[in-house]
Amino acid sequence: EGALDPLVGSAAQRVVLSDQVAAAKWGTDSPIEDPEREQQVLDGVAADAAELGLDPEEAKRVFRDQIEASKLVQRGLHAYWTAHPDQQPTERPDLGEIRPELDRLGDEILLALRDTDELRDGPSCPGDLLGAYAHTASGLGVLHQAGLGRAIPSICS
Ligand SMILES: C=C(O[C@@H]1C=C(C(=O)O)C=C[C@H]1O)C(=O)O
Repeated sequence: EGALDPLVGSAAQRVVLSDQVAAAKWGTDSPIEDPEREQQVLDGVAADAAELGLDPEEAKRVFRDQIEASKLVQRGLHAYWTAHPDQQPTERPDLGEIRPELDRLGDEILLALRDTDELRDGPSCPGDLLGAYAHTASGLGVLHQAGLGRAIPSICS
């Protein structure tokens, strides 16, 4: 296992959990993009990053990408369900129960950022990142592969 595999693995779990977010919002008035919630996520990240000794701006950059990745997956699924009504979800998960899971994965991502702080600054980072992406994405479907690709560009600093 490469040094960036845990970080990329947690990012992949967050991408996959976006399916539940998409299902929670499907057929409701809740928009895919919720700027107020995004700001709460980023404020929390900045505070936790500072406590962990990470650069809060760098951590926020990484999480802006996690958020864009989640919206990419949600938009992809909503478009797919519009085009294929027989594939629409039949149950609606509760967003209030999914967001704490997103927060838990966010904590994992922050700890993994802390654990890889020096490596992410070094010359091996892009190669390690590509390796971690390849290992992790091989188990995912194409939409989640695209989401994970959107989640990782800020990881090397
Ligand atoms: C995941 C959600 O959808 C979007 C993505 C967010 C995220 O990735 O944290 C936050 C708010 C929304 O713009 C959500 O509403 O919780």
